[in-house]
Amino acid sequence: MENSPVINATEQEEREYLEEIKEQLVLAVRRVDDAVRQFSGELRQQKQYLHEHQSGLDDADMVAAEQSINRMAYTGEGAVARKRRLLKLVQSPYFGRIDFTTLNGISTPVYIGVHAFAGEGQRQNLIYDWRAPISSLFYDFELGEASYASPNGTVPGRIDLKRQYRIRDGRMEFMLDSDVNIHDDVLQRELAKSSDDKMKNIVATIQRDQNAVIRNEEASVMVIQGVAGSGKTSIALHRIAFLLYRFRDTIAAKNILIISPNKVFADYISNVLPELGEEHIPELGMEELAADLLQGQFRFQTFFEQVSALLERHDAAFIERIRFKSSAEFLSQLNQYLLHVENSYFSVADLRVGRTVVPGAFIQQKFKAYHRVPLLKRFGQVANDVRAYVRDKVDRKLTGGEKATIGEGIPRMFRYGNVLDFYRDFYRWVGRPELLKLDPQRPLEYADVFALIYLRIRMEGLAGYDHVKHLLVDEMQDYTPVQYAVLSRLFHCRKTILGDVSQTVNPYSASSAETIERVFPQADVVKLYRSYRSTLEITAFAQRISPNPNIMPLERHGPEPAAVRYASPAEELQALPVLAAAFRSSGSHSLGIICKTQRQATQVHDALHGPGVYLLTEESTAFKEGVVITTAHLAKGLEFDEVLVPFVSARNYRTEVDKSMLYVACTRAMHRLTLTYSGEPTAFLSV
Ligand SMILES: Nc1ncnc2c1ncn2[C@@H]1O[C@H](COP(=O)(O)OP(=O)(O)OP(=O)(O)O)[C@@H](O)[C@H]1O
Repeated sequence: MENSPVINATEQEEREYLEEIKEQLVLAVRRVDDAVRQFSGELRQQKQYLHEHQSGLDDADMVAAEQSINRMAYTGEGAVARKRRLLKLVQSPYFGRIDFTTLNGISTPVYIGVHAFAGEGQRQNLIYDWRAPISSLFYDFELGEASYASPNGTVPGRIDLKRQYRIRDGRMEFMLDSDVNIHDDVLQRELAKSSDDKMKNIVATIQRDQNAVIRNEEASVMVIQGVAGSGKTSIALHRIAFLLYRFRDTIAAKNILIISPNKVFADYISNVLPELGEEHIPELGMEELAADLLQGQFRFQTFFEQVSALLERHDAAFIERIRFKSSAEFLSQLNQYLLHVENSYFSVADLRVGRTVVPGAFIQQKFKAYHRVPLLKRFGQVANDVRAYVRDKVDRKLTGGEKATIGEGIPRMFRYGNVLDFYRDFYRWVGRPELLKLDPQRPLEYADVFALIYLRIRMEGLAGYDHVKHLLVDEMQDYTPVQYAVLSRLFHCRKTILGDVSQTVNPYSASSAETIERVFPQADVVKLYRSYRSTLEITAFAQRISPNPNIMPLERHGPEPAAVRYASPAEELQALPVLAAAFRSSGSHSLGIICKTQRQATQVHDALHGPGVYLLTEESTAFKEGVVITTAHLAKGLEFDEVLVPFVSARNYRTEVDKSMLYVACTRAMHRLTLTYSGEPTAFLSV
């Protein structure tokens, strides 16, 4: 292969090139503006015409005119979206470049940005979308031999130059040629920055193993089990952006659904896809899904309430109920029970309708014939057949009374008529009636909610969510096998499921990748051990609470985490404003004060409240910068420049649930971590 002269070799040339590109982008914005102006003018004229000639137009004319207006509005919307993308590019047109020479010697510099851009009348892209096939070279290879998968097959070649840029507000802050070490320098700079009130995109520094997950097109179920701060959520969102690009003809933003743990988290991640030029993605909490599926027939405890109850008091029977209902065995017992119901609960007898006797054998045969129909839905169909049978015998239409005899007689042959009765019966059948606590005065326990929904789906059937073409489940460790079985029956689409079993807020109901694999045996499981969020010191500290020998923290240093002792709880509370003031003068953006319980969070809030101090509760809907007081449960998935964990005394952090909370709290810190206590420190901190 011959070496062709390098285009824009020097920094000076790159700066001039950047100006050229910006000019072309500005020109493109102007063209869109002209087009939009023209559209809106035409749209106005059309509407006016329609208004003035309404009476003289026939139906066909009206439909045609409306269609034409819709088409124009649609094109107009497209233009507005294009303008938005162009304006983003003017600020930061690209972040990377590779010069790739194919085997036949054709060499092109490939500039990579968040969107593609082709100048007026040019066939070649001036900027390639980071999701384009050729852009994968940037993430997957260093200098030297390389290849990428194009729609026409693998394209081999050589990378002669790989360059990274940081361009903000249209200005180049730096450019770097990388020869050996992939992105490390730029990655370090990115990670050392202050946190934001919203999660940001990581397109410029996606790592190779992350890229493989993002671009995986084959997996029907992808399970990502990654340590705290390994970029699971970021990757999952970039994966969605990739799939929206790759399958743009068949999947739109409205066809994706994110199951998220709470509204604050949903708000926190809400910017990533719009930043990548995609629309906002629908999001739903598990409880909202449950309410929808139970059609408002039951009041039920939320997951947050279940965890709060576990934190407030140790109730062995409550724990036992949760543990049982969170096991894979529970799901298989429910399945066995359903078989048992099918085989043993239909006591068929001859049915007398007036003078006609319908033989039990006939009814039984029909009941079996509809084995594909959910149990409780079969009666209607069997009753229809029985009516036809009787009609044939008597050779006339049936009276209302006869119809009613059949309609009521068939279901009566079945042991129970509603799902709750079966659910109660299940516990008797497994010989553990004490594991169901149904009290009409109290909401249904959270551990029962999805089990009941599962039975309902199996016995009554439910319409699936067929418009959803990709389901994303975050914090997978918090959902049980029964919940996954429900998701699997509701959503027939591809799925990305991610989480970290070490970050469960309820160790009695945690699911690991292996548990989830039992429900989705076809799943591709990826494990990520590199951790990006926290400094080495913070990661090492958190490892003392919950060790994972496989974790690989990124080499980034900061102050050693401190556990500060106070003489009394009152003194500890008084110290918090001082610690908060130190944060304010540090230049950091966010301080998370992460407590074990909501009650403690409220107590801290009372001691600290003032401007820039926010209390997050289960009802909160937005994440804010500043001093945020919350619980570990609600802080899951979030991150802060600095984290303060108060009350880490031996009395406050004792149980397995407490330990999980402490681990989650500490792993939220990016740059600095401080803990405070009075009395004895918790044993979870001892080395
Ligand atoms: N390739 C990357 N380049 C830059 N930053 C990254 C990269 N990967 C992850 N990060 C950063 O690491 C932090 C953690 O990412 P993220 O929240 O997605 O991880 P997570 O695995 O979901 O964490 P957790 O389970 O602890 O909530 C974020 O600040 C994210 O921007």
